[in-house]
Amino acid sequence: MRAALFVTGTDTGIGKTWISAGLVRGMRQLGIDAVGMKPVASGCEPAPDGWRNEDALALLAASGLGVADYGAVNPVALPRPASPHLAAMDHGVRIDPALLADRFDELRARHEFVVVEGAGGWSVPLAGPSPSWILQADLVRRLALPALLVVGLRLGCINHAMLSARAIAADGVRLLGWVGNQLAPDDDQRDVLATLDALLSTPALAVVPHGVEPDAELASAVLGLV
Ligand SMILES: Nc1ncnc2c1ncn2[C@@H]1O[C@H](COP(=O)(O)OP(=O)(O)OP(=O)(O)O)[C@@H](O)[C@H]1O
Ligand SMILES: C[C@H](N)[C@H](N)CCCCCC(=O)O
Ligand SMILES: [Mg+2]
Repeated sequence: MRAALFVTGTDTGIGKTWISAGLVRGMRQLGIDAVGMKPVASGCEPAPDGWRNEDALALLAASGLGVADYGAVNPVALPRPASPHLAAMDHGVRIDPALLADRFDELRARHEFVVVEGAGGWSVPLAGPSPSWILQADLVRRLALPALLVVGLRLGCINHAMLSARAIAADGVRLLGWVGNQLAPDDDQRDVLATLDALLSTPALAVVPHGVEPDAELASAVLGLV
């Protein structure tokens, strides 16, 4: 198999890395050579070999790759923890979707499955305003990826999930389904989950409890849809 998907979420800090890294590990447990990719990381620390982002490092570890492959997993690493277009401007660069697409193609050529983690939520800008805006959705379309929506189960997530699902559809991207991610321990969200199930037109692929890593079961469910 040679496939890929884009992991987006209802917001920043709601578990995209938790789910993406778990998916990569789950697929690898199933014998698939899966790797993670964080095309654009804003919020990096300096290291001897360049800027390093903790999401990218988590994906690198889940993928069984070493530091030599850091740049393949995270081609654009920006210091400021901000919207990518602002972090890039601060750093004196403009994010180039063509470069990201080349890096993605290289990774996909070398591995069976690429789990691509987005930055922030769905409608984040990558570049702009001048000479034009480039949104994350433009990159997802260019890479022809289906999306998986991580819903961070906290107050406000019903609205965020509905808006995200609508925006993904309006942007012409196929939404495979969504994953509920329990951000807080001992938080009974059954009625919220039932509401999401009723309102979202795509299937719930899993509900990941707090402290539990997604595993081969979620990986199988996702693989059945791509
Ligand atoms: N199911 C979970 N159980 C325990 N901790 C979790 C779970 N999901 C997420 N977390 C923790 O919540 C925090 C935010 O999660 P994560 O970094 O995956 O969010 P994100 O959506 O990837 O954020 P960003 O927008 O910065 O990429 C992290 O500290 C992570 O370890
Ligand atoms: C810094 C953070 N952890 C993410 N990498 C980027 C989040 C961008 C959010 C932009 C926004 O929607 O306002
Ligand atoms: Mg992340």
